[in-house]
Amino acid sequence: MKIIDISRRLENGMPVWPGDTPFHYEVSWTKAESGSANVGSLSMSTHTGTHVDAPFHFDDNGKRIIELDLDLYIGPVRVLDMTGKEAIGTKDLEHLDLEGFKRVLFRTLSWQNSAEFPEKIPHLEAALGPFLAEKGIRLIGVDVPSVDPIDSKDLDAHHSLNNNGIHILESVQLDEVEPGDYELIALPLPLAEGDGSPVRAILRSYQK
Ligand SMILES: N[C@@H](CC(=O)c1ccccc1NC=O)C(=O)O
Ligand SMILES: [Zn+2]
Ligand SMILES: [Zn+2]
Repeated sequence: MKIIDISRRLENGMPVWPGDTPFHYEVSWTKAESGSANVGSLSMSTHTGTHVDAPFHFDDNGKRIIELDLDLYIGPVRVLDMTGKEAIGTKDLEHLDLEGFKRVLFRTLSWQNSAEFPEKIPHLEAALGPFLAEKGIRLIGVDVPSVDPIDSKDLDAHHSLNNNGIHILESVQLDEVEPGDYELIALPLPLAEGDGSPVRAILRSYQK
């Protein structure tokens, strides 16, 4: 089976959410110093690169990363073409067949320059929460840093999805991915208190 890596590369200098902690990796204890091994250390926001949100990100009483059901982050996924849209709403989905799928990824291809943080992104309309839940969807993924507009403070789409039992995967990289059906694997780290977690997200294709 073919593996497509849909994770964004984590490296120093990479773009992060405006005002958020920069990504930093360094060898903090060199082989020369320790006498045996290079040992690195890492500092980053939990929302940098390809990551999942825990409900605690936008709800003080919401679940933490460790409490998320791993089952949702592994399994069949349908990648949907959403190119050219400023916002994604029920009108963009009502003609689509999602039968049998618990997971969907929206491929907007709107984040063109991955060296810079996007100023404007297509967002999800809050009506998608109940609509997608009705169709049996439990996980949605987007190829942009948020399901809400960058300048949103009320995070309507995050709340609507969460209130309808739908989990959120953000900043996947879908440039090389054809719309269609795959197996998704995107497991969060076992962060006991996390509000979000980086993931290594891959698609496995059923075709050769
Ligand atoms: N919703 C975005 C992140 C987000 O909202 C955010 C990330 C870092 C610092 C501030 C943020 N929101 C501020 O209004 C996300 O889930 O990744
Ligand atoms: Zn996030
Ligand atoms: Zn989010």
